[in-house]
Amino acid sequence: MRLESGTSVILRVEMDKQLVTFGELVSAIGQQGGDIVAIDVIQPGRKKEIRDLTVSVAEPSDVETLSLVVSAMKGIHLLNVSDRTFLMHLGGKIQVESKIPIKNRDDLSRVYTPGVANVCLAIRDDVNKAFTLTIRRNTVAVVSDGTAVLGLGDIGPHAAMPVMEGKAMLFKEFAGVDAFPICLNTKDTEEIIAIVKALAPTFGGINLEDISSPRCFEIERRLKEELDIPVFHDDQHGTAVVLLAGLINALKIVGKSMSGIKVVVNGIGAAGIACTRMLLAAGVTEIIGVDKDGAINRDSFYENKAWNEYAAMTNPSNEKGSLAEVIKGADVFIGLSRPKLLFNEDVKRMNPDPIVFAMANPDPEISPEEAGSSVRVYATGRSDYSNQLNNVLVFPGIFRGALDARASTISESMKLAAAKAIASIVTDDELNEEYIIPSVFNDKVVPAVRKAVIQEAINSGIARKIPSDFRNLD
Ligand SMILES: NC(=O)c1ccc[n+]([C@@H]2O[C@H](COP(=O)([O-])OP(=O)(O)OC[C@H]3O[C@@H](n4cnc5c(N)ncnc54)[C@H](O)[C@@H]3O)[C@@H](O)[C@H]2O)c1
Ligand SMILES: O=C(O)C[C@H](O)C(=O)O
Ligand SMILES: [Mg+2]
Repeated sequence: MRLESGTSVILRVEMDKQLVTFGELVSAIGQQGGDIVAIDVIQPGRKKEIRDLTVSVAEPSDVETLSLVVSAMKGIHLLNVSDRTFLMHLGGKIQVESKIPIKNRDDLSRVYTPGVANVCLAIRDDVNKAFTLTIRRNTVAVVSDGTAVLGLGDIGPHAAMPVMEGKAMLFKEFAGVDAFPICLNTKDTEEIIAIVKALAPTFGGINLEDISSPRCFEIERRLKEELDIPVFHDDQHGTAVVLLAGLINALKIVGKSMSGIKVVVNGIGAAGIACTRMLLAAGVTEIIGVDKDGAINRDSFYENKAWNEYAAMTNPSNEKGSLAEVIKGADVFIGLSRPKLLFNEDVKRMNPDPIVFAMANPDPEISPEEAGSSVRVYATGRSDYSNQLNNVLVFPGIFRGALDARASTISESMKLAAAKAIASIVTDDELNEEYIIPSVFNDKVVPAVRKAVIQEAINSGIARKIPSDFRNLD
């Protein structure tokens, strides 16, 4: 199931050709489990030569052993070891570029003063023109406070930036949406609401990201109420959409129906609660939520208000106990918590043909090795295993559609339509245990999600503009 190795480093080595051959170096690296994927000659020479070797290894800890072995070789001087992932982050991953060159005074007087003033006045007189005459038409803010970054928890706004820059890249690469990362140095709900509201004139949409629960619910609810542009908490709704898409297809494989399954959701935070709501809307009736203290039930009182509401809408037989206890007889496990919380013996207590969606990032609740052959359909949020259930399949297309239709919000029916659109990309002929969800690189995904979202926005009167490809369609 694993598609590629976990870590890739570049070793810069100086070789004394009289003392060592390149073949000896390659074989020493191979013996340590390193896979050379690229070679660059940096400084050629008859006696000494400097080369960069890009090497993949299974685990980050293998890098140290590999470096020790290589530097101990006679005739080899290990000059530097650089992690390719860190190299990609040098200076950040995105930049702002002008669409028009400024080559002369005439250009200058149009893009800036005095010409720009007339454009400003046109927008002052009709604020809707901001959507045609500024970046607002195509720009989304990716806003985080760094409190629930992937499954890493509260790592703060500075440390959250690489993820938010990454999300901005995904918006651009997959859907042509210009997205800007904004990491806020506050955890205060009211302050976050006020800041995002004040930022709104610049943006056509707000993507909230990695804001921990339960604050994320109030922040999103208020912003949705108070802004007339789409506000979408990706970890809630992007995740719920991709999860439903994956489950629609996984259930076809095992021949079970939404109304007949028992689902255990582990991690009742932003993603866990939104996924549960989506599953209830899709017809699942038996859902048991588990968090740190076990199954969420109606005999307990929770300080987290969201959990009392959760208890009221789930767990029909009011089961109590740990994950290991309530997993018994479950058909589906959905992990939206932390790494390594589910074990092979738990999976063995599930009903036949268990479906396990271990979606914690970067490391899932159960690894494919641990799940082994006990699981019928296995999926994670990662890109290096098959069946990647990640909200990247959702937010680019959802915002592409919402921006193109100038939607005022993203509704439940738009999300449901998006889930069905993603699921339908995998045809019945293609569907199998290792392929329940299209790849992020499948170029049908964004157009299909966009189309479904626009159609739903038009049908429900949320669209404030009919995109040209939707005009005159009967
Ligand atoms: N694959 C995807 O597309 C995707 C999308 C969103 C979130 N996620 C992952 O889901 C996880 C949760 O994200 P979130 O945004 O909901 O964060 P969150 O902080 O809102 O929720 C996390 C929840 O997990 C609970 N938890 C912690 N330890 C636990 C344990 N031992 N047992 C049970 N529950 C435990 C927390 O109490 C909290 O309620 C993260 O790992 C994140 O990477 C994946
Ligand atoms: O960022 C991701 O890869 C998915 C999700 O938004 C998460 O927080 O884990
Ligand atoms: Mg996230």
